[in-house]
Amino acid sequence: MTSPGSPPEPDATPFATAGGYAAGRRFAPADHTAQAAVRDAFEKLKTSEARLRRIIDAIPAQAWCLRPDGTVAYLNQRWHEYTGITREEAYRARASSAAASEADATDLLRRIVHPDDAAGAVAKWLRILPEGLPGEFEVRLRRHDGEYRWFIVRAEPVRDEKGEVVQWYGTNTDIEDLKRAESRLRQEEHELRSIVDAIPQSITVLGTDGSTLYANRSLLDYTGLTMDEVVAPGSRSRILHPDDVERLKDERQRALCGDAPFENEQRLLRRDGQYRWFLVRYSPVRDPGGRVLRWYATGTDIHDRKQVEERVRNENLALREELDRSSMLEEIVGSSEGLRRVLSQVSKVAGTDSTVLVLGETGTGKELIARAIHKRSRRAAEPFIRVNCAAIPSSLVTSELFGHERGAFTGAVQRRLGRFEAANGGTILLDEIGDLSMETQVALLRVLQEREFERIGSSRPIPVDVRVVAATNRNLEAAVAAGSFRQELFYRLNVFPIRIPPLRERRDDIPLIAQYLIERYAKRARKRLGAISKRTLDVFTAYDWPGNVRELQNVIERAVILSDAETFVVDESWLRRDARGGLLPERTASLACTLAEREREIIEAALADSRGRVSGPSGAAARLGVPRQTLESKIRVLNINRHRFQPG
Ligand SMILES: Nc1ncnc2c1ncn2[C@@H]1O[C@H](COP(=O)(O)OP(=O)(O)OP(=O)(O)O)[C@@H](O)[C@H]1O
Repeated sequence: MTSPGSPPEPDATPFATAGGYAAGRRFAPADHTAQAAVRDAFEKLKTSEARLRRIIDAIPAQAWCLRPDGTVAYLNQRWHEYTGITREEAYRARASSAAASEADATDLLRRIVHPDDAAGAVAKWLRILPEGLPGEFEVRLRRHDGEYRWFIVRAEPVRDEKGEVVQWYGTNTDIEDLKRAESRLRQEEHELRSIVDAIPQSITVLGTDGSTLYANRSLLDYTGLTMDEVVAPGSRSRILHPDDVERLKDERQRALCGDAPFENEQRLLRRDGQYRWFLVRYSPVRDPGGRVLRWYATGTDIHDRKQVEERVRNENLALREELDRSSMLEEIVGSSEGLRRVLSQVSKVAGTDSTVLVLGETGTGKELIARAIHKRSRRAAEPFIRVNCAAIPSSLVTSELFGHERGAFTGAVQRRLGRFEAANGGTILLDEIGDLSMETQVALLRVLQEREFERIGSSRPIPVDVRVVAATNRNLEAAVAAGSFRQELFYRLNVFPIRIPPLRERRDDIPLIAQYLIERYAKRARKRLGAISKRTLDVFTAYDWPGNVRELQNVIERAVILSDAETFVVDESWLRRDARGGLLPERTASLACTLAEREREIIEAALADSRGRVSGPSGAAARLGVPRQTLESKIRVLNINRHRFQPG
């Protein structure tokens, strides 16, 4: 304890060496010899203490020593030099403390600590002191000239053999330069981040294991995720399209194990639930030794470009389909009474906007008649769109007819126009209408009644101005009676029925059509074929042609290929008579079989090349140059298992 009035002194032996501690205790030596020995030891100790103090004063950090109760025992020279507080002042301050007769470190802290740090530093110190454990904290301390600098204050207790704290040692280390460097770095990092955040592309930083370490504002805004959510494990599968997760998994992992830049296309989930296509480029960041430390991935939105590509692809397919058909369908040949009646009906109905139902056996020319109606109507310059209702899988008929919105169902990554919308202003031919599912019949009925429809995934009605021509080889009345065709729809379609008689009911047309077809195929095969022999004509006219004009067309095509003379010849055994006098289509059937076999071979080869894929730019349909629906229907008819061509 120090008496008020007399300025206190630092402890004579402030350092808790074993000797110092011993010297601080009260001795009652029994005799003078013992007292002299103690005095001697004490003198030595003082000398050693003085040396130690000189060393402590010389070390390039502020050092201090406190008693267990936190009162100041010693402050080194550096401390005094820095604070500008003299030894006398420091100890006078201690003595004049209002709260206690001896000032403690808390008072001194309050005197020299920056006002903004004072409360925190004092609180921290008052926590360290009673715990008796080493501790540290950062504060700004005032220099003698009034400038504040950052210090790290470290305190370490010294204990006696009983474990009691007998002294505190501490140092104040100047970390101002470090702090400045740190703040400069932080500032630079902040600026860099602001730049990266301002880039409109999404940017992520990945570890070499592919985990996300950082994402820029653009990506956070797009996904609606927080930084914590983005860097959490599994965040990738939250935003990546399910179909792309598997597709990209192995490829990405393999590339990340290497060290070359790479890129891929992927769909990422936007905060509003829509997926958009991104081109993501990955670039490695290396250490000076060339080792990959991180990957930078920049994503560019390519969704609109992808959509245009897809549209162009669809349009190409539709155009090719259209081209195939129009080159196939040139003229309506024939002069029979039956055909003349049909053509007269066509010219009467064409100019109206009435719905037409074309009936007739397969291959009689129903599509040809539907096109003739369109060509002679006021809609001739507008599109003619044919939908083969039998070739579209029933699950897709509605989407095919009315289109769908983006995200209407899994895989619907973009909006698709339906056939009705594509035909707007023109004519739509609903071929094989008798094969429509009941569900689609209901939807179709609505369009016919209300002249408007909705895309799948939207409730917005779209008005449509389309002339409907339907065609079927089925007996729709019988289908209505059997309950497989809706009566109301039948009435809606049957406004103006045109029935095309089968070829056997208009045999007069056979020589004309045969001649026309021979010329056409001969020209295509670059052959000069003369007139048909009388015998062949007789056989043709006598035959019943169950496949009608299409069958006649197939027979002629084959015969033209096989003919090498100037005269067109047909192997009569292809067309044989049945018991009732008609010709048996046995060889024709075998021709059909051969053609089917050949078709199967070609389709299977294309499927093998495309690894079982039918659609898409590298799919079998594109390879064969036919619409996807046509190929799918062929695959079904020929009963080809396309899954056996898929890898694995
Ligand atoms: N009168 C005709 N003159 C010339 N070619 C014809 C005639 N009738 C039909 N064809 C040809 O026969 C083939 C079959 O015709 P189309 O496809 O129009 O028949 P379809 O009745 O619609 O057949 P399906 O019921 O199988 O769909 C076509 O190549 C067509 O050009």
